[in-house]
Order: sequence, then C-alpha cells, then structure tokens
Amino acid sequence: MSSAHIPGLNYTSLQYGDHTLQRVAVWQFDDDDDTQEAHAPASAYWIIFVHGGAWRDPRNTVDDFVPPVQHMAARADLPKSAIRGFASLDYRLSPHPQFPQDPSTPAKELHNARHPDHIRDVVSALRFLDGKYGIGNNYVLIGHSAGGALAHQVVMNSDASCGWAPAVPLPAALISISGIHDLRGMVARHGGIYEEFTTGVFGPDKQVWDAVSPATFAGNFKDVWGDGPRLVILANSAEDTLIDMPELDVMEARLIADGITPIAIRDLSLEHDDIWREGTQVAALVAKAVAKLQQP
Ligand SMILES: N[C@@H](CC(=O)c1ccccc1NC=O)C(=O)O
Repeated sequence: MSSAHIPGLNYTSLQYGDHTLQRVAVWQFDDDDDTQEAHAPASAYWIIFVHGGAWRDPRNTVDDFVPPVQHMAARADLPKSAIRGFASLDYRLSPHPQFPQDPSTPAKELHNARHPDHIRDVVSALRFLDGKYGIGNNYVLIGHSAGGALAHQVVMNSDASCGWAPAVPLPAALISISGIHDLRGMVARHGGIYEEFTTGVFGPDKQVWDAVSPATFAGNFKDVWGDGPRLVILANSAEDTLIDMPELDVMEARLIADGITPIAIRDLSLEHDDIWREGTQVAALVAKAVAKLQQP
C-alpha cells in the first residue's frame, strides 16, 4: 500500500500466521539494518502499535500507524539512535454488522474471531517480531481504543488468571490512548453499540468482561510485570465522543492501587479516530515515553 511508504524508512509487510489479518507492518531507518541492530544502544526501542476499531471494524488497519510514524521519523527528540524500528500489528477481527461477508469467503479472510483470538494474535505478533528482530523488553507498546485494552492484556497474559497465549517479553512502556479499560463500566454508561460489540467479542457473561478488562484484572500489574521500567501513559481527549474520561480514571486508580503510578494525560485534542489520523499527539506521547525511559 503506497501510503505505508514513508520517506527515509524501509517498509516491510510480514505475515505471522495464515489469516490475511495476521500481519505486521514494519518500518526501519534506511541504514543497513544489521548494522543498526548490532550497534543500537540498549536504550533504543521498538515502537509498536495496536490499532482500535472495537475488535471488529475492518476500516482500522496497520495503516492507522502511518501518520504517527511520519511524525516520529521527523522528530529531533526521536533520533535513529533511540529507535530500532516501528511496527504496527493487525489481528483477526470479529464480525461487523455493517460489513457482512459472503458465505463463500475463504477462511483466511473471514472476520469471525471471538475473544481470545484477538489477544492471541497480538501476542503471536509480538513473539514473531521478537524472534525476527530480538526485541526483548526494549519496546514501547501503544494501543488505541480496543488496542489500549489489548496492550494491557499483553501484560495480563503473563498472569495465571489470564494466560491466553504463551507469555512474551513485556514492554518497557505502555501507552493507552483513548483506551477501553473497563467493559462493564463502559457498557453501563453507554449501552447501544458498546453493548453490541462487547457481547459480540466477549459473549454476554459480565464476569468474563471483568476477567478480560484491564481495570478489573484478577492479578496485580506490578507483580506480573516484574522488574523493569513499567512506564504507563494513559491519554484521552476531552473532544473524544466515543471514549469518555471515566475510562481513563478507572485505569489510573487501578494501576495506582497495584503500585504503578501512570502518567495520566487528559488534555489531548481531537475526536477519537482523528488522534491517530492526525498523528502528532501520538508521536509526542512516544517521545515523552522514550525520554522517560532514557532518564538515568
Ligand atoms: N467504528 C467501530 C466503533 C468503534 O471503533 C468504537 C466505538 C465506541 C467506542 C470505542 C470504539 N473503538 C475502539 O476500538 C464500529 O463500527 O464498530
């Protein structure tokens, strides 16, 4: 896709499974990649994005990360020496009533995923990237909306209470932008399509919703994350008409209760999907995370 090509960066699209959505987009600086990896200091990070779209919207793809990557590649405070590469993850989607698929659709193109398919794919994608690039814990994981839930679930996955997939190295920093953190609370406040997509993805059992929601995780985020920086940034826009501030508040309180003090940013601007579509604010949040990680 031509939009994925960004000046100064090499673009690769890779499959981590047979389904067409089991793919990752990777952008690396033009330099010889092997040299870059061999000489990159320990404090250089992969910047990895998980898009939103309520686990089902086929209009959200790996390309949602293109505008933020363009802005990051142009920032003086995110030099090549601090960035090993950028990656954007796709994952199998649940059915969307506005995008019905013909019964003859091949299995590898069907949108018929149910939890835990989405988080299994995200974890598989991270394992694939770790195998290919040796990422380890040196990554910043960004999630937007449902991607914010998935990013937290990558950490939750290492706890016995979840364990959807074999554990992978956990991120040095997690950024949840307009993140879905508490399905029960979100559905109680909004009903309608929120209930429709939550039930479509997780079924009707609210105890399942609680078990999968980051804010009501049965484990302890600090314990499961173990040693390391464990930096969390939660960021919402007051202009977002889809994800409200209580969704951030409840996650902030939860992390504090677990012994992690997140950076909470409540003054992003723009509507829900315009945050990534415009991109500068996502880039600024990543710059903030990398600066914090590099503080001695
Ligand atoms: N465009 C989506 C809706 C959507 O993405 C959404 C709606 C409300 C709250 C959060 C949302 N997305 C989070 O990933 C849909 O049509 O299902």
